[in-house]
Amino acid sequence: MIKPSMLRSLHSAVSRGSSHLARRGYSSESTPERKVVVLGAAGGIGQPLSLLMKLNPLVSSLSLYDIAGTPGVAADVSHVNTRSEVVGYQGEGELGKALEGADVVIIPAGVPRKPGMTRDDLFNINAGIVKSLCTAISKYCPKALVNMISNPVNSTVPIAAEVFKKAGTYDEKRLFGVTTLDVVRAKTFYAGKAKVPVAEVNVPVIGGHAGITILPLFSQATPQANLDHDVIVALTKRTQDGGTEVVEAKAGKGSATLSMAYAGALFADACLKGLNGVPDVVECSFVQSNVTELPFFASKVRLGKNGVEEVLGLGSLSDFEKEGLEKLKPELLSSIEKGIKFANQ
Ligand SMILES: NC(=O)c1ccc[n+]([C@@H]2O[C@H](COP(=O)([O-])OP(=O)(O)OC[C@H]3O[C@@H](n4cnc5c(N)ncnc54)[C@H](O)[C@@H]3O)[C@@H](O)[C@H]2O)c1
Ligand SMILES: O=C(O)C[C@H](O)C(=O)O
Repeated sequence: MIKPSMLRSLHSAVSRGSSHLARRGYSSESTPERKVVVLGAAGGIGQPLSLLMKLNPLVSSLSLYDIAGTPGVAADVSHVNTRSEVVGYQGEGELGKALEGADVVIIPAGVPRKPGMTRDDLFNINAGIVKSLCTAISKYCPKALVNMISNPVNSTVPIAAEVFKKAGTYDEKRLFGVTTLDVVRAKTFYAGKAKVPVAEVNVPVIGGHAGITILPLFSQATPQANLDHDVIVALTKRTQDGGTEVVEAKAGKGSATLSMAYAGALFADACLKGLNGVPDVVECSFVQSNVTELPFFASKVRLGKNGVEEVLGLGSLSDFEKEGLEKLKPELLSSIEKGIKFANQ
């Protein structure tokens, strides 16, 4: 049963968002108009993500698109008494209208894993979905920031880049693979072992978003804690296998949806803050990069009015992390190349 105290906390979370804006020199009335589109809005991630974006006072227009089910999701979410206007769009015929004028497009469209599958096993279905959605983005909102959630992210981001290049609309500053869930997990797991308040924890996660390509840098974690090497090894493995932990626990009913919706909402909020000129917005993301020899790589990124303002370096790594970095490169490169090849077929 929902208690009045729960509703009061949710309402105060939304109000805290508004007072945070006020501290930054905005009022929700003077905050710029921002249209956010969710592609795959009726799915396991799409629905809670749509709700979280409806709670974000930086959003003025929320466009919810899916191949089916969006009228119901949009009607439901639209009753929440926050700033944004919500419109649902269903089926390919409405995709253009859904995308027009978008500032940020979030893509959680596609199939999730079942136990025993790798993220790469999703390639055959999701690559085509991402390719067609990105073709529409290049036509209807080529300037939007694209937040790619659909797996395998290590390949879907390169696919998106190739589609945009072919359409002549590619801007590397505007394309992001969402790896925030890896950071969210690393923070949670580290706080538990280090016995520090989770809200104060920061842990960069670099590389990509699959298995060993996910490399949390616990040597840079703050607040610092003197954890034994075997604890760091176990924390690293748990972060790398976090998605599988959820897939197995859901036992055939999909992969992370709620924690992913939270992570996706955090990352989209960071993009919106960057667009609005809020200084020093830094998040990890899988972007076009020259911090290593790989063409795409996740690392800390400073967000600004045009998307990526600066791809930050990796900082100093422990020997264990240096080893992890070298090990991940061949797998990450092969996933990137697979995406590029698919897009150019
Ligand atoms: N990046 C990450 O950290 C992360 C985390 C969790 C899940 N994921 C990935 O996100 C994706 C979605 O997961 P989910 O659990 O929400 O799956 P889901 O099956 O519950 O939802 C996917 C939604 O996409 C929709 N869809 C399919 N084709 C579409 C198209 N052409 N256009 C628009 N919508 C379309 C479906 O109708 C469905 O509503 C999966 O690929 C999953 O692996 C990524
Ligand atoms: O693990 C998955 O398949 C989904 C997602 O990439 C995750 O990290 O939870």
